[in-house]
Parts: sequence; C-alpha cells; structure tokens
Amino acid sequence: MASLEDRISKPQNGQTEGGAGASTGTKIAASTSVTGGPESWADETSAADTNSGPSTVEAKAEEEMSSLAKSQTDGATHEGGGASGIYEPSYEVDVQLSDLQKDSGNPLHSIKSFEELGLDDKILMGIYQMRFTKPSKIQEKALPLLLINPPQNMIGQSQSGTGKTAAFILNILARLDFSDGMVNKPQAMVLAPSRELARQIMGVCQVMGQSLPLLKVEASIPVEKSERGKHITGQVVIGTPGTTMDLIRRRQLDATNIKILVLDEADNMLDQQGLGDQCIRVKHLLPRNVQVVLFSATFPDHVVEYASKFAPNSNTITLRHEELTVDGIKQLYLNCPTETDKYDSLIRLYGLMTVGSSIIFVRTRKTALEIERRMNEEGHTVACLTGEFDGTQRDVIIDSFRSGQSKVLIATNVLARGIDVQTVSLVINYDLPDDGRGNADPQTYLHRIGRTGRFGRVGVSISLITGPRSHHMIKEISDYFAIEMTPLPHNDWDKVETIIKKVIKSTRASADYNKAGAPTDINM
Ligand SMILES: Nc1ncnc2c1ncn2[C@@H]1O[C@H](COP(=O)(O)OP(=O)(O)OP(=O)(O)O)[C@@H](O)[C@H]1O
Repeated sequence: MASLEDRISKPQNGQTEGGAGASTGTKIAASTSVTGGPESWADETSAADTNSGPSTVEAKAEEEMSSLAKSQTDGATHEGGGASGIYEPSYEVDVQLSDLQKDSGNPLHSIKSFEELGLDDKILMGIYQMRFTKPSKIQEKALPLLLINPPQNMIGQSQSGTGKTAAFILNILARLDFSDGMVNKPQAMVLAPSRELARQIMGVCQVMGQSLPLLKVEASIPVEKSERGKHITGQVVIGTPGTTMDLIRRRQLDATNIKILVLDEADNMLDQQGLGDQCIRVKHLLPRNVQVVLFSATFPDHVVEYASKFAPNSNTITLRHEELTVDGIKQLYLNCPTETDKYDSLIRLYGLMTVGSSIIFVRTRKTALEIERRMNEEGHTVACLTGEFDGTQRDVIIDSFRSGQSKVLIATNVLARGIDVQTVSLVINYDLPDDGRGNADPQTYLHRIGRTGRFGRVGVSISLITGPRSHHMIKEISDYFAIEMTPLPHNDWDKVETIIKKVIKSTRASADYNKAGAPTDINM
C-alpha cells in the first residue's frame, strides 16, 4: 500500500484539490457485513426475508452477530489493541496539504501519542483525566496539522464517534492566551447545529481544560429572559449560530480577538438555508485571519466546494462514501407490511430498547409526540425531544437521558448529529430520513445510526420499512454507502430478540471494561 506521503498530492494555485468527493485515500480494512442480495430489493412485495427464507436469514444474521460481538469483546480486552485500549475503528483517511512549500517543518508526521504534540502539561493532564491513552486516527492526523504555526485552516472528516471533538478542542486549548490583557476576551468560537450538541462540546472542553485554572468556557445558546443581556467573557464560546450572531451584534460578545472558528457538523451548518446564512454572517464579524476548522463525518459533494471557500487553503482529511459506515454498528431492517405493523413492531422492540439506552428517530414533531403519548399510555416509559420544546425543557430531557434516568428517547433529526451517549446500544429509524423531496437522506441516516457504536463500541440500528417508498429509500442508502443491510425475520420475535441481544450484550461487556480504563460519558 502506498505510504501516506505517497498519497499526498500538491494542490494547484494554493487551493486544496477535491474534497470529500475527490478523496483518493486507500482503505486499510473496512468490512461491513453483507447479507441478502440485490434481488432482495427487486420489488416491495418480495421482501428480503421472504426471498431468502427465514432460516437462512436468521442463520446469517446470527453468525454475523456472534463474529461482531466477538471482535468487540476481543478488541475491548486486548491490551494496546486500539486507541485507549478500545477496539480501533478500522479505516484510513486521505490527507491533502494546502501548500507543501510552506511546510518546512514537515507537519505531516502522524503522531502516535498525545505527548508528541508538545502540548502544555496542564492540557496533557486533561487528556489523562478524560482517560485517553492513545490518539484515534483522526486525532493522529489532524492534531499536528491543526497545531502548526502559523495556523492553517482545516476540513476534517472521519466517521461518527471517532473523536473529532477532542481534536478541535485540543487545538483551541493549546492556542488560548491567559495573559492579563486577554484572559477575559473571547478567543475561540465553536458553532454547532443544536443546543444539545453545543452543551456537550462545552462539557468536553471543560473536562479537557480542567487543569487550566483560568479557563472559562461559555455558551451562546438561547437563555432564559433573566440571563439575557450578560456579556461573554469566556475565552471559549460554544453555541448555535443564530444566538452567537445576535450576541456579537448586540456587543455582548466581543469578537475582535477570536482567532479560531470551528464549525462542528460543518456540512449541515453550511448546507442548511438558515444555518448556512448565519454561519457566513458570523464569520464576517470575525477577524479576517481566523483559523477556520470544519469537522464532520459527512461532506456530501454539493457542500465540498462551498466548504473550501468558507475555509480557503485548508489542509483536508477526507474519507470516501464507502468508508463512512462504522464497522461496529450492525445495520438491520425490519419489513413491516402496514403502518399498524410498524407501530406494533416498535412496541415489541421495547424490551430490547431498555437493555441499554435507545433513540427512536421519527420524521416530524407530530409523530414524535403521538408515539410518545401512545407508548406512555400503554405503560412504556419513553421521553421525547424535539425542537418544539423550550431550552430548559430540552436540557432536562437530554440530561436525564445522558444520566440513564430515562432510557428510551423519541427524537426528530434535532438529535441526529453529534450526540455522544455511550450507553446507546440501539437506534431505531421509525421513519427513514428523507431530503424533503421524497429521496433518502444518506448523510442523516449515517449520523442517526452513529449515535450508537461510539469509539469502537458496538451497536444496532433497525430501520422499519413500510411500503415501496421506504424500500426504495433503504436501497438508496445502502447503494450510497456500498453496503447491504441485514433483514430481520418479521415472523419470529424470539429470533429477533436473540439476534439483537447478542450485539447489545457485547456493548455492555465493553461498558464494564470502560469502568476500568476507558473514557466515560461527560455528564453536565
Ligand atoms: N483518544 C481517545 N481515546 C479514547 N476515547 C476517545 C478518544 N477520543 C475520543 N474518545 C471518545 O470517543 C467518543 C466519541 O467522540 P466524539 O463525540 O468526539 O466523536 P465524533 O467523531 O465527534 O462523532 P460524531 O461524528 O458523531 O459527532 C467520546 O465519548 C470521546 O470521549
């Protein structure tokens, strides 16, 4: 295989070549389990489980489950088997430098330990307090490039749950100036698409920076009336773009010393009509030489060009479509002939949902509330989080889910991205994500299922399929990522239970291991 250096191509005219869609990196080992065949999709009435015959499907699914479970258990107990001793996600990234000439110190070494980065001891302490012992692949590649001086822009892509947050937070912590004149000045800004994600990133920053006595991290998310009008004096500001823009305009946030702008879930931030607009406006309110850092698991082709305009001359780290799915997430689907069957199947799955924690994704707020009402009425404890609730309610709901007090959460796409709750072992797509024009939305699918299988853990996603449209959509998704999903037998619930439990149990085994050495959730 070509060495990383061999695969670097020098961009022309100071611009980076390609982007997510043009990546040429070589995949080392990405294996997504395959069952069924293209004929499974031939028509809606010949559902895959009927085609293959339940016994074959079950046997294959079971076989895959045990090998998946085994790989996780092995990985989790393997000394030095991966980052921080956890199963190392197997994927390779493609790195392209913005300008090799500038690169006299050859920054393209890939660090193998956090100690090599030359970080302040207090920051290293934070890493140890997070119980990170070894950088993940994206951290290995991105950190040396992020930390180079003078600072350079970055567009970084890696699979869900692989540690992008720590990469951009470490860069921020390393660049803060705590001298007398600067200590109360905002210097770094992180924008995220939801308040839940912004609060989560704040938590990571606070934990990683806990040994920096003067560090102050502040939120720029909608607050209660009584709190409005406050001035931001934290060196790090983390929030949603609309509120951040308002704070700058109202002069409650002095942006003149901001030297780093991070967009987490950058494709979503730049793509969406509202957010994209707001992010551009925020950027215009910042100094011109700000270091722009864009991170996401997905950069669909239509935002790649725009992303490189937003972060010109970036070093880029990219993955190909086929490398985006996380090996540890077992992707299943269940054929439900009617809408009634779909709801009934959800109820049947409830017992499995509470083995760990679960998220049920639906398309609309109305469906979320309706399912919550019905399930609660039938004696199943579920919570619901949508953009309809006010900030305080949302905080209570997500905090209760994080702490394990509530174990099943029904959500719209507001929670599809970034949320890191390691106990989530099951994600259910009650409705498949669509693009509003009747087509599947593979990026949102990937982010949704990425709420499980965090950092080498295993998890299960189940998509409930009803009717030709959703059959077509799941095919679009599996084609996009070049995977085939495993059908569950819809007529044998004992089997379904056995299949899913096998994976979920192995997740719990790794969670037990975590108590001894791997990181735990950040609770805020
Ligand atoms: N080097 C490391 N060693 C051990 N655990 C790590 C390391 N880096 C990150 N983690 C843990 O991995 C989990 C996932 O990290 P993070 O939320 O940053 O993923 P992400 O790549 O941003 O995912 P997403 O694309 O879904 O937003 C977190 O719980 C984090 O604490």
